[in-house]
Amino acid sequence: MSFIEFKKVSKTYGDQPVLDNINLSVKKGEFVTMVGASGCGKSTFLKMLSGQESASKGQCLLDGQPLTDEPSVDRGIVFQKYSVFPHLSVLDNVILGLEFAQSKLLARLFGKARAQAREKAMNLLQRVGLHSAANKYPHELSGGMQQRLAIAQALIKEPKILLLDEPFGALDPGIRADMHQLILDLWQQTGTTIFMVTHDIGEGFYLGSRLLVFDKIRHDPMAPNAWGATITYDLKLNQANHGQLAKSGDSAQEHSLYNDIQHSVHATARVQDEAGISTGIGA
Ligand SMILES: Nc1ncnc2c1ncn2[C@@H]1O[C@H](COP(=O)(O)OP(=O)(O)OP(=O)(O)O)[C@@H](O)[C@H]1O
Repeated sequence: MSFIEFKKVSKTYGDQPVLDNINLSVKKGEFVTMVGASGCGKSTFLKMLSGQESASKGQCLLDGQPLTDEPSVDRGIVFQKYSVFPHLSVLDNVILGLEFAQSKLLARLFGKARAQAREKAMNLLQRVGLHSAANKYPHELSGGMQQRLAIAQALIKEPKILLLDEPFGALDPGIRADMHQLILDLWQQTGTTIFMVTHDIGEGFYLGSRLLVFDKIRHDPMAPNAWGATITYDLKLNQANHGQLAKSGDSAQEHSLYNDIQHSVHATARVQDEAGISTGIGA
């Protein structure tokens, strides 16, 4: 049985179709990266996975059961902009992840449970390279450090699925490279299933074990929102070369696919730009 399955899923907001006929089956432990022009529904797809949005048609299943719209420790989420609490120290931000998970009413742990949570949080901070900043506050951290903190906060709940919505989009290139290594290490150590949206196709090729492209296959220049997007490429990626890949992918075939995807995504972005819909896609 698939771990996650989308069967003929469509999503509309009011009368605007956003996603159309999504069929997908994902196994435990895959690292799924997702690219596509702005507005093609990547975040909406993540929101369906997180339970924040439900499908308008079709079925979204986790372990064979419909995905619930209740907040769940099964799923940890990290956004592009830092989703940490400014008034809590680094350590308390991570502990809070556990407090929400374990003590739903009070969101507070006491005594032995808190001591255990503290130890677990310190271990995780060590793994993301933030242990020496445990007593600092978010405003004292760089952007990369804040994203490390957001990842630690999501991972402390040991989620079955980690959802990353452009987590490195706001970071400088050098820091991004560090974060790539970190997320690959954590993925390999934890075996968590990861879904990550990125605007950078090269990043999608580099990090993913599988790459999905969301794109509109039909356009009406007079009614740019008339059609939803679907998955136009679903690629299993060669993982042997993590750490060596450049934007072009690791083989002639991936290089050619990279170019095709870039071409089609940019074409969609152009149509939308011409229709006055803002887009943004990295090369
Ligand atoms: N809650 C909502 N209500 C109405 N429309 C929405 C809502 N959320 C998203 N949309 C619309 O759905 C479409 C897809 O949005 P979504 O954010 O999923 O796209 P995206 O591919 O993630 O874009 P980006 O790359 O710019 O983040 C957009 O046209 C957006 O305006």
